[in-house]
Amino acid sequence: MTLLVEAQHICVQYNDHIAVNDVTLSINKGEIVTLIGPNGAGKTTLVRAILGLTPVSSGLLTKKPALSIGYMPQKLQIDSTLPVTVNRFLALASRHSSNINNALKMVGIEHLGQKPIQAISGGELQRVLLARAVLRQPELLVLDEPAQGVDITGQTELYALIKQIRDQLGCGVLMISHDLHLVMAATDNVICLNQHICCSGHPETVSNDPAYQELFGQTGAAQIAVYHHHHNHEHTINGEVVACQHDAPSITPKENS
Ligand SMILES: Nc1ncnc2c1ncn2[C@@H]1O[C@H](COP(=O)(O)OP(=O)(O)OP(=O)(O)O)[C@@H](O)[C@H]1O
Repeated sequence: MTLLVEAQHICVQYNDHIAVNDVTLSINKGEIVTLIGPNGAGKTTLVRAILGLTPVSSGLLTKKPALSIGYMPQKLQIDSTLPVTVNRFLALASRHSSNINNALKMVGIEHLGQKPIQAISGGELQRVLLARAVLRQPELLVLDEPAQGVDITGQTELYALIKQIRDQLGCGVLMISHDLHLVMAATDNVICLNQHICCSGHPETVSNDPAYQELFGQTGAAQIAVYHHHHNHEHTINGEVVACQHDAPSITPKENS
């Protein structure tokens, strides 16, 4: 097993706000790790820290030497006054047309190469962004809410596609998602983040856990962006953990949760 990324007790702070607190995780080659958590939980911050875009305040973050990373951001601003085809858009990231053709084929949209990017659907745009992330056949694929704005059928297909790309490239995948029920089938390890890691585990263990089913499975909470779940602790406004009497741990509690 090749270790791609290892974070040990990392914290990320914006001025006096601790966005990511004492997070320890690892991502191996061929493994899909999914970060879930409520809005503002620090998921994007953690991903940006792993990408080296946001500095880590403390802790140790190590990456495989010369690790190649493909990144699919949560949002992309495209200037509507500058019409650009899908091929041209991808050419901004790679000059090699064979890479572009392979990437378009890999994500199943080779027919869209000549289409103006402003004229494609939301689901197609997500695939274009995914194609851009896989252009250079990265060792690690980082996807920030890849199924955002995609309808439910499209989401299932997109997660299946991500799994297929992992199999094809043999890369590791770190993904942020709110689509818990859909992501379950397409992930090896789920990490529930709320500044710190509240719970984590293999999706099968997690999804068979009655507490998990009660929290996420039956309510359709997975389909909405903001969800609630119970912890054996609460957070202060600064993210500090305070004890709480009434809640049982939800998934696999960490020692410090
Ligand atoms: N550049 C920044 N400067 C100051 N605070 C920031 C910055 N970026 C994020 N934050 C704050 O850090 C916290 C975590 O934000 P982050 O975007 O990482 O959360 P998230 O889990 O990705 O949220 P969402 O699900 O809404 O995308 C939030 O309180 C946010 O306001």
